Amino acid sequence: MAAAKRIASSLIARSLSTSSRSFLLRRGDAALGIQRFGTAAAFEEQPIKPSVQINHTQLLINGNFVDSASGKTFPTLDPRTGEVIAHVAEGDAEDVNRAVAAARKAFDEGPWPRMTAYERSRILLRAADLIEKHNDEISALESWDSGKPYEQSALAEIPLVVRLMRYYAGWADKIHGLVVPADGPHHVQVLHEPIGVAGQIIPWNFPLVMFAWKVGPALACGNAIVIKTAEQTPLSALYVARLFHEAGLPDGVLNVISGFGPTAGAALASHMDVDKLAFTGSTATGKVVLELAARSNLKPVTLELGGKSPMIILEDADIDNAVELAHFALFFNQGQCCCAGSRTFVHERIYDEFVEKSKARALRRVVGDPFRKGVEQGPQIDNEQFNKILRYIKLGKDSGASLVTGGDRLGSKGFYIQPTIFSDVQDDMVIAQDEIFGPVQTILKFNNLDEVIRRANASRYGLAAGLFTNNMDHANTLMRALKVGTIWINCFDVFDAALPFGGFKMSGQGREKGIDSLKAYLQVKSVVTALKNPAWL
Ligand SMILES: NC(=O)c1ccc[n+]([C@@H]2O[C@H](COP(=O)([O-])OP(=O)(O)OC[C@H]3O[C@@H](n4cnc5c(N)ncnc54)[C@H](O)[C@@H]3O)[C@@H](O)[C@H]2O)c1
Repeated sequence: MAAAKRIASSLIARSLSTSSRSFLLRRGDAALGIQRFGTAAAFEEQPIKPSVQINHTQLLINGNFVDSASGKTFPTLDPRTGEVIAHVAEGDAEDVNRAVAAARKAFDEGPWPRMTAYERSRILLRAADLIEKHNDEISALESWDSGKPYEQSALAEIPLVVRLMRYYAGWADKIHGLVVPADGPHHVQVLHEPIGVAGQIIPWNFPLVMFAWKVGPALACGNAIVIKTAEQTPLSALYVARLFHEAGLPDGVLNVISGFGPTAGAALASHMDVDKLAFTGSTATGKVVLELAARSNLKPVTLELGGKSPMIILEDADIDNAVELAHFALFFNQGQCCCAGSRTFVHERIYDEFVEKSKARALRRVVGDPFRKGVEQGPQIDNEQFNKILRYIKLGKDSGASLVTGGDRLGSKGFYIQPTIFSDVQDDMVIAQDEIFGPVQTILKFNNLDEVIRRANASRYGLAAGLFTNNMDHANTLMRALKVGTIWINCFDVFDAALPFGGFKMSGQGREKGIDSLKAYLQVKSVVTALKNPAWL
């Protein structure tokens, strides 16, 4: 367990630590009951039954679990098999109306924005404690619904959620405005007030982490919320939202709608009584919700969208460590990361060795049932993503890139895909431009710093980048030249609660986490009071 803990925290919260991550490679596979992709002769597994009960499948409106107004439900599926886990209430426009009305009332008349900031902080702290206490059940729901390894949920993602809630609990009583000096006889105050009812729409790749990034800062500022979860992963947010109520959150402050984008999501984005919209998802949908917000009441919108992030390996790199880091940067979470290092740029001097070693690492990748100990990669989220990834793999083959390893599905059941690598990838190939959102690494060759800066920036996206080098001068040049919202140097996927995260260009607008996220949930009000006498008598 200690070793598993080490690997999971290094996976997401720390910089590269090859020694901790490679513990999987030192243990006997048979003892762990695991299959490596490169050695799995037949990939057929009886799915392990998760040890959790599904208690919440209804919508959460005004503190109560309720059926959808239409009475409709939709199935949420197990990515390991494609079979139904549970039928979940399907919210649509009418349910969004009910939820927004509850949030409106909670904000306009309820105790939440009026209680002291310290009291709000204590409720968030209690919620964090409860999430921590129920880590096992929440992680089981998260992995069952999304297909991500249970160890990743339990040892990395749910702890990140807890940490983030505590971070924002710490902010609740430190949010304040300013008194500024005025030219005339005026007392000038700048007040920071909660923005009101926040509409939030989240994706399926990190269901609860995305929930936390949105709910934490909004609650710390005293807002009320209607959040729409992704249709692929509705379960964990319902469980956790109940814990917030157990922690003392007043009814109506946090409403959770399960349902589909064009119905429930669009209703939320275009609702006249929603004061702010926060969206995470694809760039294409980001454009849609921005338009809906503009056409309705011009609510301010923050957008966290897609990416095609460069992972740049300079020639001075220790190749073994670079291979491990680049592997992690792409394959983590089945390759379903907005910030995945999905364009691996490698200096030509070390290129061939890097490709060979990357292939060996991909062949050692442990793919299998996410509930099996030691598994690094589970199935993709659903049939649609599975087919989309296989289409991109075919496009890669057809476009003349060299298929180094993988290139097909794994097994005959569920949505497992072989860890796949293409080398000799050119910038104009579709696989080097589009977000594949799957376990497909594309390796490109470069010759010098100016060239790699130009090519790395030649993307419609600008979410993140990784660098691997010991040369400080080169690192300094690159960190300033790359047009991205986050740069990880000799590490990747470090998601500290205090770090603002967001994109340049078509990767989004605004930032989440850190202080920046608070700004998106506050209104700024200037108050000028005439003084009988000049200021500062
Ligand atoms: N930048 C980030 O922080 C970040 C984080 C995670 C994921 N992402 C991005 O999310 C994408 C993957 O997620 P996805 O496939 O769920 O994206 P998606 O855009 O299909 O869906 C995201 C959410 O939007 C909803 N939605 C869909 N159509 C809608 C509409 N017409 N109106 C309102 N809501 C609608 C969906 O139901 C879902 O809840 C990737 O592009 C990934 O890069 C970005």
